Amino acid sequence: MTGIEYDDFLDLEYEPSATDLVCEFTIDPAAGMSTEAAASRVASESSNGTWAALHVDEDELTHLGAVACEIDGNRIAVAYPVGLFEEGSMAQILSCIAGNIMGMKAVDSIRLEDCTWPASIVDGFPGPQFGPAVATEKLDAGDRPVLATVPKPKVGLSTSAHVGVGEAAWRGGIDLLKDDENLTDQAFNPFEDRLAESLAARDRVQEDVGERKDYLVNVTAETTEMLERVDLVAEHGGGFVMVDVITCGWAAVQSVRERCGDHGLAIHAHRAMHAAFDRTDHHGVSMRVLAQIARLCGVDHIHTGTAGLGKLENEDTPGINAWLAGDCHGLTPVLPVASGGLHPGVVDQLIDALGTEICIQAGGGIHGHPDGTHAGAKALRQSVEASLEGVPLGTYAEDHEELATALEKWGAETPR
Ligand SMILES: O=C(O)[C@H](O)COP(=O)(O)O
Ligand SMILES: [Mg+2]
Repeated sequence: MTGIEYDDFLDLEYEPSATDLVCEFTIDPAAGMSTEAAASRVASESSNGTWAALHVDEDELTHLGAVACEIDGNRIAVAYPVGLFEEGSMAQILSCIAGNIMGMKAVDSIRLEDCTWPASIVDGFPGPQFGPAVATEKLDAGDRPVLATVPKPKVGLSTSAHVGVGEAAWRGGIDLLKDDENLTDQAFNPFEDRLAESLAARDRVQEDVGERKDYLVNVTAETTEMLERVDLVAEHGGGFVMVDVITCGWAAVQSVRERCGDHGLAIHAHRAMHAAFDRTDHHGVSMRVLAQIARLCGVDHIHTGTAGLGKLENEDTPGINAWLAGDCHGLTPVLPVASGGLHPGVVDQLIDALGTEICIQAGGGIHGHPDGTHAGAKALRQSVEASLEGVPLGTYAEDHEELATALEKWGAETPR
């Protein structure tokens, strides 16, 4: 017989092996509990331990205990042996590293901050098909940021009105029409009608303007239904789907990725509900980790915030984007999407903060232009051109009237 107790899960001398998954947490131990005691409970509950000491037949046991191997103030590192995990199942990984421990009494709060993913786990996941290469493989954006827009109001527009907004935006210089996160298949704008009419409009615009355009249609639904919608996108000749990855769940995202792989469709990941996990700095799961998970599961784009220049709270956008662009055992990078309260007057600051390998998405910042969507789209494209040429927006606006009107309306203000 062998014993399993909390002490078995703490070893500050332990050096993680190359195959371990190492997770960093910020923890706030419960009153009267040392950080060491809380850390060992985190490692125990998230791997193979429980609250009681156990006695198990050694011959019947594979040793899969995690090790709390580093403590630095309230920041701890836990190393998980790869055998703990089922290959290619993000749901199972999260049931370990972000499961019961999120609610255990041994900690008043706990936040999963960062993961170092070993090849032994990454190899079980497909990663993205295209990532930033959508700019040239599916669109004609070249080296500039990819530009997207979401019609507003976010729901309620009829199919023809929604398509009309998209057409005006494409003609004004936007690459991608995007559905909003809560537009799926409602009576006022049914999925299949919207899909067919939008892609027909896309084809007309492409023909007229000589630039490839596409449509991020929101396929989010129950998984079987979602896969049928993915098939419909392929049948109608679309190049992308959009998925609300947090609300529909990672197992569903994995299914969508597989089906999109069959069709060569890129996946635009909207992160609605992420803030339920990442908004506070002491509890939950960081956006950094959510973005890592999204890359492993294989999305091509994901919203990562606006470096403080938009309407939503967000954590370290440049740091997350750098991770999405960096090496991860050969996975294709992900194109980060800056979205939420952006308008032409902040594009120069946005590109300064995040570089050009991004997608810039503006809804209100295009359709709220005093001269309408077409002018708003032109203004956004002009602000990108000015920023890439290193010309101050005000100077560029002297002979670009749409940009001038946008600057008059919004200046360089960040909305709230
Ligand atoms: O889905 C999104 O990204 C938001 O709806 C962005 O809209 P906004 O540009 O109007 O803030
Ligand atoms: Mg939205």
